[in-house]
Amino acid sequence: MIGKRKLLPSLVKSLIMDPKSPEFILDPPLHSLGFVFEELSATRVSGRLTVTDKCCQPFKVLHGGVSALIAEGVASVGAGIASGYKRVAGIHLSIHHLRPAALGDSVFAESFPVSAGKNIQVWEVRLWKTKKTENKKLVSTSRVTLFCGVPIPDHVKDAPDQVKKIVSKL
Ligand SMILES: CC(C)(COP(=O)(O)OP(=O)(O)OC[C@H]1O[C@@H](n2cnc3c(N)ncnc32)[C@H](O)[C@@H]1OP(=O)(O)O)[C@@H](O)C(=O)NCCC(=O)NCCSC(=O)c1cc(O)c2ccccc2c1O
Repeated sequence: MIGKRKLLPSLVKSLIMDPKSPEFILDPPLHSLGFVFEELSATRVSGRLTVTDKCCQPFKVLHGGVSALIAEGVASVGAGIASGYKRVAGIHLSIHHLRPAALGDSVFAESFPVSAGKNIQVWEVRLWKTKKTENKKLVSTSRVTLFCGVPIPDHVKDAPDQVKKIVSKL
């Protein structure tokens, strides 16, 4: 259907992704929304996003699914690092949406492991809205459970090395 619609210039622009950016390599859906990673380690992963139209639900607040996407993404990257660059797979995610983040707000995501076992990790992810004039306010809190050690098929066997390269540079 999209082929029959007239694409607006801003939408076309928003569909262009940079395949060389760390975000594209680590998490293309997050990259497409403008998310930028700040810290990447086995004990902490963080990043930022400006709430734009493409992140919003009809009432112009951050879509709950986008908050969950951020949680899944940052927890997965962190668990991958903490597992020694094994392939991880999220198996459960729970989220509480405590406050709306409005169009134009800046949101900051921070995450840390609650438990980092050999097979199962649990990560806490907090999303804050950060206004220069106000103290930061909690938008959502998530728990993500991940299984570490999923077999890696041949066609993506270089994925862990790509992640390692980005982590060593950041
Ligand atoms: C759900 C809550 C409003 C409940 O708040 P509660 O009464 O429990 O607590 P407080 O009164 O203390 O308020 C907490 C906090 O929220 C602020 N707030 C409350 N109401 C509003 C409001 N109308 N507008 C703006 N802000 C409000 C209040 O000021 C407090 O903040 P402080 O900074 O002052 O402390 C509240 O928990 C809440 O708003 N939670 C966030 C809900 C949310 O954003 N959910 C995710 C988006 S929803 C979604 O994804 C979605 C997707 C779709 O595709 C849709 C499609 C079609 C329709 C709807 C869709 C949709 O909603």
